[in-house]
Amino acid sequence: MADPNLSFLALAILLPIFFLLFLKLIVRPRPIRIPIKSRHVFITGGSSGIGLALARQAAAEGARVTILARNLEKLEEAKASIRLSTGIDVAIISADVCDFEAVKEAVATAGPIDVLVCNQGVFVAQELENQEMKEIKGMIDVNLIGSFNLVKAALPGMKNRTDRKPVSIAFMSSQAGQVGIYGYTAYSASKFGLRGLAEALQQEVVADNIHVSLIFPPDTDTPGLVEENKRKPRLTSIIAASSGAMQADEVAKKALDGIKSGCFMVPCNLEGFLLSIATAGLSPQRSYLMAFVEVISAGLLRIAGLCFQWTWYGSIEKWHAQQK
Ligand SMILES: NC(=O)C1=CN([C@@H]2O[C@H](COP(=O)(O)OP(=O)(O)OC[C@H]3O[C@@H](n4cnc5c(N)ncnc54)[C@H](OP(=O)(O)O)[C@@H]3O)[C@@H](O)[C@H]2O)C=CC1
Ligand SMILES: CCCCCCCCCCCCCCCC(=O)[C@@H](N)CO
Repeated sequence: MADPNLSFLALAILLPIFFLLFLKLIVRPRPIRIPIKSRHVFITGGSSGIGLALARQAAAEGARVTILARNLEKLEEAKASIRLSTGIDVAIISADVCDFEAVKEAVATAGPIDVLVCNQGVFVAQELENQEMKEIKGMIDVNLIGSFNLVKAALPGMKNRTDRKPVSIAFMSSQAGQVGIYGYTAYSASKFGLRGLAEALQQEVVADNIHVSLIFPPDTDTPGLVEENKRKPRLTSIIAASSGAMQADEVAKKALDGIKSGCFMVPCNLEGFLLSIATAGLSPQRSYLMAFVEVISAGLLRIAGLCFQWTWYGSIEKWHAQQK
């Protein structure tokens, strides 16, 4: 008779291996690499913050870069600063993503796109009760509808490209697009919307060798954040501080690496990594190793999530008690 200890050991080793093999067999879509060297990377909101950092890094890696934003002066400044640090010229286009005709024209001018990064975004943190409908609609319009406009305008050209190489459509979400945060009703709704768009779109374009990425940064040091901080509810800052703050360059690096490796969900820091596993849901997963981690840690991370909610609701209670 076999030693029961040995059989147990064999089982403990074999089971995970079989499970990994099973996952390797079934994860879809299949893993992919998306080269950016000598390819056209089109970045909206590329005149400031994360978009500008992305444009600089993509240019430094040998991509042909176009940046789009509304303000022409800021675009010129961005172009000059990229030239100064890399010696490379990027193309600039002034357009409002909310204007579909203008977006179509911009895409036509820019030429066939290999990597579309919908990074433009506006954010004003405020309790829903105190926020004007104009501001709410503004966030949904720029962050969500603007991204629809971009995809609708760029997709025909991306599908009809002559080389069949893999191409990418990426959306700049936020950790506030993975979990609702006090003060971000409109902003979170706009960013959660991007997730629905991205998940459905990936199924629609996979046959065209088009790959979708969703990027989830925490608070990032950008001109936009400086502006946001001027009138942010105290509780928004307290809860958002659960995830560390990052530099635009660090976020851009994570984003670009995520896009190049075709990741669907792209976290940017450790908290973001945990958050992505905790909110994996039915999102596509190309990596069998990540799928393994997701399955194994699901229960534990739910407990961690509940603990975060416990501290957040604790802060909210405390804050209300102090207001009295
Ligand atoms: N900074 C942060 O803490 C975080 C940011 N994010 C997301 O990252 C993205 C970039 O943020 P960040 O770098 O901080 O933003 P910034 O405010 O620094 O820059 C925003 C960029 O978007 C452009 N933009 C804004 N509205 C429009 C529009 N209607 N049409 C075209 N372009 C537009 C701006 O140019 P112009 O005004 O000239 O049009 C600018 O280039 C956003 O989607 C944001 O939600 C996610 C998590 C954290
Ligand atoms: C189970 C494990 C959980 C891990 C920790 C979760 C921490 C969540 C913190 C969310 C922070 C949201 C910041 C949004 C930043 C942003 O988008 C604004 N600056 C506007 O641009």
